[in-house]
Amino acid sequence: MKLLTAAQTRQADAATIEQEGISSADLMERAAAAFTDWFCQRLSPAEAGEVLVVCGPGNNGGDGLVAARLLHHGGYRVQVALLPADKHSADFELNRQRLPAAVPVAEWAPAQLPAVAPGTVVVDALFGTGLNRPLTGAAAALVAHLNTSKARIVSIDLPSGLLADAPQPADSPVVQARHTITFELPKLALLLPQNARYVGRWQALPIGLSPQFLAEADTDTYLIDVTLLAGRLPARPTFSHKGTFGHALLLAGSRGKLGAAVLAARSCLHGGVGLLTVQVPAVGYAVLQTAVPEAMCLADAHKHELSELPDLKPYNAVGLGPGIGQDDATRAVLEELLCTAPVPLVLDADALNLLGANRSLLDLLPPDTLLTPHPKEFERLTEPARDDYHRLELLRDFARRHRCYVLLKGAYSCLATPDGQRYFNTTGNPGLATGGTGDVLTGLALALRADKRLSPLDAALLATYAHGRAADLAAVHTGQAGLTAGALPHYIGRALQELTTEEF
Ligand SMILES: NC(=O)C1=CN([C@@H]2O[C@H](COP(=O)(O)OP(=O)(O)OC[C@H]3O[C@@H](n4cnc5c(N)ncnc54)[C@H](O)[C@@H]3O)[C@@H](O)[C@H]2O)[C@@H](O)CC1
Ligand SMILES: Nc1ncnc2c1ncn2[C@@H]1O[C@H](COP(=O)(O)OP(=O)(O)O)[C@@H](O)[C@H]1O
Ligand SMILES: [K+]
Repeated sequence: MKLLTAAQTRQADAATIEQEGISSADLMERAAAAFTDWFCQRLSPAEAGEVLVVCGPGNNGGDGLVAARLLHHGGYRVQVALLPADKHSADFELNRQRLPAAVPVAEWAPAQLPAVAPGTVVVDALFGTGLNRPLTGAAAALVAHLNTSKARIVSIDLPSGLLADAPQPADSPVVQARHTITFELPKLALLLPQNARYVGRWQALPIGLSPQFLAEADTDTYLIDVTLLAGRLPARPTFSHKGTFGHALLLAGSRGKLGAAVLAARSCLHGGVGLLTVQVPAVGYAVLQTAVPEAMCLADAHKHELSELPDLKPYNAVGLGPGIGQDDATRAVLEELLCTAPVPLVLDADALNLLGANRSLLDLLPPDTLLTPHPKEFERLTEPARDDYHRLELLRDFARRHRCYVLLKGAYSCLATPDGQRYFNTTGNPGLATGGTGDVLTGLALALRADKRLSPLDAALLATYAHGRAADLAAVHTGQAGLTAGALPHYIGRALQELTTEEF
């Protein structure tokens, strides 16, 4: 699925209106009805109590007026507060007239803002994608007033004050919503950690925007979802053998961190690799042979750290990083790997920290290498980011400059590609915020990178999505708090199976 800018969202609205031969008010009715349906499913009139719909002067305010009418007809106790304004959009005016007389309406001037009773449900329809600068004046005062109340706030389309796809001054006023209900596709702002305190939980409701426009829209930013992944993971052929799916080499572990090697190895196997060889420091040999009997094991000459690279000829992909530490001997292994690697690479954890501490090695990165940093590791590779938008710029620049794939991990992990595209992941949950889950991702990415049938992009997209999906499947049984990295590999097979395409 594509992610659209605010400007493209407006074009999508216009294209839908034109192609369907409907009016803009009809589309507004559709959007507000989708919002109202969501609302009614969550809260009955008795549970909602007083519903205060706060409307701005544009079409976001128009959505609010339609929602107020529909909620009133649904038996909710509704009142409407209007932001004082000189000008209103045509669809705002139309829906102001359509509002039943029984719904109380008042202008809320900044000088005398009425108190909002605790527990009131506020529908925030002040501003949406039309916002083009930070809020000031009466709008800013109203937002601050709502935020200091103990109301439960639900925002339509965007928390008012938040720009859809650009940063804004840190202190500019933005509504702090519990829920944000947006239309058709999420906006970039909803995916960024710095906006979480405004957005709350978000959901995108379909409103039937023009499929033709969405298919043709020019974008470099995508969501990794089942639609995007359709057809990318071929089924395992009936007459396949272990050679069909590649032989992976995992270089992992150091004294005290052999668990990382075990987790990544198990995950690689559950990811469907044909053969797996794991090289660990000598101290880990018995551990690996016992914990992961399916893998072949090489004992490094060094007891506690990795210090040597085996012959790489047998392997279709090499993974380096989980639990390796940053010893000089291990840095030398990384350097030799970068200089000689005839095979695809997956680099994670301390392999990334070693790269960050030895920046000249970055010039040796073979094209199409996959790097999987979390934000701190990414900062060590680049520079401290001013904000999440700047970090995304750094990410895109880094992937372009080094011709590699970089997966910036977190909620909504973002994969940047050598040609400047960005893919945000939609799976996963906070249960993943626990030690070792990144090692599981490395193992899975290694398995898919070793599969010669997959392109570097497809391997990275599938690994990212399936890792999060495995966590979602696991959390059904374990709950989020009970999710451990060790449990995750058991769900990878099912996550991949869901994505597998049988050819017809
Ligand atoms: N037919 C359509 O175009 C549809 C639009 N929809 C709704 O319409 C919204 C977009 O509507 P609009 O484009 O009217 O924009 P908004 O309602 O988001 O903003 C309205 C007005 O605010 C003004 N404005 C911008 N920044 C401001 C600031 N900092 N302080 C004060 N005023 C400011 C703008 O000049 C604009 O006229 C979407 O977010 C969505 O909620 C939905 O109803 C779906 C259909
Ligand atoms: N709140 C969250 N929601 C979704 N995914 C998350 C969340 N927190 C962490 N993750 C995922 O969990 C993994 C953590 O990786 P990492 O930080 O390397 O952990 P570790 O080093 O302990 O293995 C990443 O894939 C990341 O995207
Ligand atoms: K809003």
